[in-house]
Amino acid sequence: MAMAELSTPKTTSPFLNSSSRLRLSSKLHLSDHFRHLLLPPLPTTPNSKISCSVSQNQAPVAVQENGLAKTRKECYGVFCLTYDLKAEEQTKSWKKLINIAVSGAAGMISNHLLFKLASGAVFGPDQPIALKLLGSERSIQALEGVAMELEDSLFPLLREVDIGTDPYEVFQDVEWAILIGAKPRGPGMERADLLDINGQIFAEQGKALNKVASPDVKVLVVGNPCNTNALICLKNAPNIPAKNFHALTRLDENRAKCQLALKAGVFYDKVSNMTIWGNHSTTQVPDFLNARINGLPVKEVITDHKWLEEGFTESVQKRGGLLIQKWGRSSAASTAVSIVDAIKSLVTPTPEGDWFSTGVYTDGNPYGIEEGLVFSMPCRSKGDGDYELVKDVEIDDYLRKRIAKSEAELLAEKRCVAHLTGEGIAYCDLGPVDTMLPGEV
Ligand SMILES: NC(=O)C1=CN([C@@H]2O[C@H](COP(=O)(O)OP(=O)(O)OC[C@H]3O[C@@H](n4cnc5c(N)ncnc54)[C@H](OP(=O)(O)O)[C@@H]3O)[C@@H](O)[C@H]2O)C=CC1
Ligand SMILES: O=C([O-])CC(=O)C(=O)O
Repeated sequence: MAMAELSTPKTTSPFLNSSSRLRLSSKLHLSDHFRHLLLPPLPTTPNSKISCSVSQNQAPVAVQENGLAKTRKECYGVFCLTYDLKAEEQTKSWKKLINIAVSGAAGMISNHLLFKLASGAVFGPDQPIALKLLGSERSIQALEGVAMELEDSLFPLLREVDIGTDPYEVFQDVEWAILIGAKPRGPGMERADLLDINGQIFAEQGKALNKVASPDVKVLVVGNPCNTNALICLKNAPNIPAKNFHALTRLDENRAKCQLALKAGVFYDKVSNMTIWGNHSTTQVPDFLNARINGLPVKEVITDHKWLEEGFTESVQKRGGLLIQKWGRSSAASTAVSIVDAIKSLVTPTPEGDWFSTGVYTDGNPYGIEEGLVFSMPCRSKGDGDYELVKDVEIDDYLRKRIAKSEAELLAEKRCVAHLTGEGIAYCDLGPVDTMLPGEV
């Protein structure tokens, strides 16, 4: 299908029937889904564009410059309009637009996350964003629905929404990539099969990021098993610093803070310095040795040390599973909140003396964790999107033994995906017990 250029808006409101302004390129292979929506192309002339000017009390006014519609390929509905940002800059001091890719964008977690991103809750009230939503043939209709809801939400900071099924197009120039889409483990499916199926997804997306994303893109892998998926992704993206890849363990940190607050009878903002060590699985180690409540070591505030070692630890490790039993599906809203927290921790300076947990590449770590893994550790940030490992956290025998177990599990996962990381022939010897996702218990 040739590029379909649809109507040239001439109205004072941009909020027309979105389908009338849908533009698609043949590269997206979406023609079957959208052909019924397309209208005949308007006459255009070379070197012209559509733009839209906005004043504070007036809806954006579509204007056409020299008669040619924009050439951006996957934009959705109202987001296909180009706004005259210069006019707005007179009244608003907005930062330069950033491009954010989200995969699995039609899924449950994304349904919460996208609206937080668009509201400014993540990158701030002066940061305009473009959302690049990656879906598949199976989800493209749903993705269109998501884009419609984003349109109808009238978020001032949301300047573009593009949807597509090809990561090489969707990831073009993105500065952030939040990779959520992954196949859920079904009944009877071997863990090794899940690693392989999802690994293929993350290998492909790593290659695409490597080729077309901003060279300093920050990548947050959420889709499970997220540590090993992040490892696969970074190994397939050699042009992007390995340090830029994260596996989401912030949900585990938040869960741990909540449990400690509950036991201590304090509000959860009093809990700090919470490390999750290791894998986002039931071998993860929530570190009560170094965490603090009201600035005091947890063990001084909670004297029931048996509970800390057993009850607390297990409740965090198995929280995802318990939630599935109650809710019937895996955590979506709280996961989205934890993604917000994880990104905010990278774009705002870490409070003095505190840290946060994120799954990062282990090369150069001071804790003796085997290199070449993605492992959750304590980090601090200056707020520039980058981070440093916290280097002086105490590890006692209790922690060391448990951290080693999570490390062994990640090494076993790594052996299973060697064919996807360019490290030889895969050999899978995963035990059934030590390789559970939080949601599988
Ligand atoms: N790290 C963490 O803390 C947490 C991680 N998770 C993980 O996040 C991921 C997404 O969760 P959630 O949004 O609730 O899941 P959903 O099932 O709602 O959405 C997942 C999306 O994954 C995509 N997907 C990719 N490949 C496949 C496939 N082969 N089969 C089916 N779907 C596929 C689908 O989108 P499309 O068709 O567009 O590709 C689907 O929309 C899961 O892997 C889950 O385990 C969940 C909670 C916490
Ligand atoms: O296993 C899942 O999909 C859910 C999960 O990660 C969690 O709740 O921590």
